[in-house]
Amino acid sequence: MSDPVFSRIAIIGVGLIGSSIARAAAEYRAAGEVVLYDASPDVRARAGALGLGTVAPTLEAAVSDADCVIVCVPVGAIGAVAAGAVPCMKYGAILTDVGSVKSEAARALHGAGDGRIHVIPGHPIAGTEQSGPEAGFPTLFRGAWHILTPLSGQDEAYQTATDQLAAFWTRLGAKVEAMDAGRHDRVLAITSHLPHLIAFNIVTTAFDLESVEQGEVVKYSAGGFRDFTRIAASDPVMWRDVFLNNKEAVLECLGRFSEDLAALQRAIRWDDGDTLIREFTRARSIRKAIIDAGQDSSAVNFGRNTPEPEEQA
Ligand SMILES: O=C(O)C(=O)C[C@]1(C(=O)O)C=C[C@@H](O)C=C1
Repeated sequence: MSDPVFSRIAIIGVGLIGSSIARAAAEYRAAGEVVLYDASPDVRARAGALGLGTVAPTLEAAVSDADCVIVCVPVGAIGAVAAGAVPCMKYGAILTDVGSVKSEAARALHGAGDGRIHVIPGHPIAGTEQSGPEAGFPTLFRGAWHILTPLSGQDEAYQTATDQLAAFWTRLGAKVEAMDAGRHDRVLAITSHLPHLIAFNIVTTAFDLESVEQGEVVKYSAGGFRDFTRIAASDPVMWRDVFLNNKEAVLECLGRFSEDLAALQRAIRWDDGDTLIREFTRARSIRKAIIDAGQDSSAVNFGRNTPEPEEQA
């Protein structure tokens, strides 16, 4: 088996993503040592009990010897964590994150940078509705995209650090691609953020409907609605921060979505079956394209049908 990509990584924030990175890094030998820190003493104790790595008592102790510090906290908390971590980090170490919004996360990370370390923001497009250190699993990133949003026009050392970070995520089984942060946020607004907003909304609407009893919603919850409730079970703090930090792109998509929804509403009202058939057929073909591209969730998020990371290299 190949040497670890990093001798030591520090994972700050031990939720679903942080604990999955810890498990995957150990399983696929992407890091020689994994050090973890979480602001919550309870989460630190649980991470220790799960054997995810060495649990540090403070943020400073966690990052001081790390070659790569991975900030796995909600987007709104990245700035404060980075500001605490950077002064204690080694010269030439990498500071990255896993935030679902990249422009604001990058601003927060770069704001804390001091020129001694390499700031390389990132986002694994993988997850489940579960939260907490117990929810993580090592195959989460297999076959999933990992988007890096490195700065352009940097020196050779920065490029080498970016390549090393890409090698780390490739070792965890991810497909790595570099992208401009603004573009990332516009794409994710429609592919991830808006779907979550719709899911949160449809579930609360169902529970507020006067004509249907709450017990009936639960009892007769059909496949379609059940799928929405899964997404709507996602972490409220994480998603509050996503929407408040990707406001412009989400509001733009929401405007388009509302217009298209109004067109469907109109077609139903006026018995315009042709419009319904046309739009539903178009939507169905997009679903087929996603499956053909190997992007359906059972293959992506749970590592099924994807080769072992070592085989990909
Ligand atoms: O599969 C899910 O449950 C997810 O919500 C994962 C999902 C997504 O929208 O696809 C959610 C947020 C992350 O930033 C990346 C991936």
